[in-house]
Amino acid sequence: MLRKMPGAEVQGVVSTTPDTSVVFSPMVVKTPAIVVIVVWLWRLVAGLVKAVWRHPVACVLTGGTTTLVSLLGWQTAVIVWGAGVSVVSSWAGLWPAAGMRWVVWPALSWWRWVWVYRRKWRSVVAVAGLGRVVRGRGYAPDLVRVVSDRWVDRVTVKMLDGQSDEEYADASGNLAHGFGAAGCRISSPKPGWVVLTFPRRDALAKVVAARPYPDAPVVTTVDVGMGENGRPYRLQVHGTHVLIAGATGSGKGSWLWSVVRGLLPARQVGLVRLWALDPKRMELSFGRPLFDRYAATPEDCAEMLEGAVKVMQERADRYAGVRRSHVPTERDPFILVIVDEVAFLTAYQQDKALRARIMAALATLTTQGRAVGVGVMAALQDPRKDVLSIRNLFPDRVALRLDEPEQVDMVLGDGARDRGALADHIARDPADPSVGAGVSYVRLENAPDPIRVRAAYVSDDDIRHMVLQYSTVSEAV
Ligand SMILES: Nc1ncnc2c1ncn2[C@@H]1O[C@H](COP(=O)(O)OP(=O)(O)OP(=O)(O)O)[C@@H](O)[C@H]1O
Repeated sequence: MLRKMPGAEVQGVVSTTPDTSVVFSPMVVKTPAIVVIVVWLWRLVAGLVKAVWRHPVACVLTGGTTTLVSLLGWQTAVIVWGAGVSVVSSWAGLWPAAGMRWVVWPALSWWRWVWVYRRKWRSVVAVAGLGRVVRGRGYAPDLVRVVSDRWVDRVTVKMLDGQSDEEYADASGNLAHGFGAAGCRISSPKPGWVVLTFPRRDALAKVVAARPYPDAPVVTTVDVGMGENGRPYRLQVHGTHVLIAGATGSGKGSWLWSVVRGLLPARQVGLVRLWALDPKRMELSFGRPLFDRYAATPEDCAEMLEGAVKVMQERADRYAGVRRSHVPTERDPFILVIVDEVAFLTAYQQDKALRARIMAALATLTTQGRAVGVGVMAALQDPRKDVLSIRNLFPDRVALRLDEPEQVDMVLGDGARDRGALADHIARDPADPSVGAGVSYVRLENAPDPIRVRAAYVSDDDIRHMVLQYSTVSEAV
């Protein structure tokens, strides 16, 4: 059999039959020097074109400086550079936001590309098992782009043909350690590509204060805290259902209250109704006047949920054949049913008949409610299936600190932990409850890659202020 193999060592390769009576040695075909030269020249030109395409600014600066030095001498080059740096720094000083955007972050991205990622790329991906050797030749995924901001590096990678993003998810720990980052999250924006997100500094290390009330009534999305990029994070509440899971003290309350806070102006003008189910009586009762309906006993909770189902069915009857989605109006406001510790009403409920009524109403609301403007936002500590069998009916899910790694995928869906949603690693400090509280991974229906967010802390004083400012009870639905 004729087999092509590169390398001079092939000459020494022999293989034998088990009794060594027959010895095979490969045939070596010598490649003419001209072919080798042409191939290397081609690679050089292709590499140069690629470098100019990917790093135009760096190439222009390097090329310009080299030309200046060779034509006018290094002294002139130093003067031109000095003048250029002063002009750019004065401009960046006058317009800092533009300076950061157009100078500082691109320069940092380039530096991180050169110093951290390009320098170590081949060795790290090889050790992480993401490189391949095919017919004696090594292949590595293509490091295409690095974009850095104050908090994270986003590394865009063209995968090798035939690779899947799951392989990168499995190797996320190796990549994080390899590039000296605290973690690595994987997302795949399009087939054949992955984006590796390496946090450099934690934007979410500090407590996020309660968000300001919206200037105008908003119903669809609510500013609930801060994203990993240091920007406000808006959670969609209308047209979906949200499940919030976290161990005790993880800060579930901060999600519930941040949503309530963001919806208060809309509630005041009659576009939103807040219905609260508070079986623990420890959380939502504190802001009782902010809710249009409030229930604490299991019987009242069952009745309220069935009431929400009735509203939902009445709207469905009216909308049938007329419209396909809900637009909040004073007549048909968006109803958000907020359930704190839903397991009290489901798994831990002793009365079987009551439990069945509650489960049936919750299942009906979560399967049919969103199109007619009835949403459910439920919080719970224990995400196991026997505790909340309908957890998959919540399109959007939030995992705060969880006790066990398996719980992450139970809340966020399969593969979420491999993709970097390390909710079981969120910091905690028994001496300081604010450490790690509110820090969460969010997985949305329309964006399956988990994102890291910290919910704003709505303190007791904030809730008192909300009650003072917004407790005018409007006509309940
Ligand atoms: N977003 C946050 N930022 C900082 N600290 C927070 C945040 N949320 C909560 N905390 C702190 O953590 C404590 C516990 O929060 P919270 O009661 O909301 O947790 P929980 O998940 O609802 O717990 P449980 O299930 O036991 O009720 C709060 O008293 C507060 O000190």
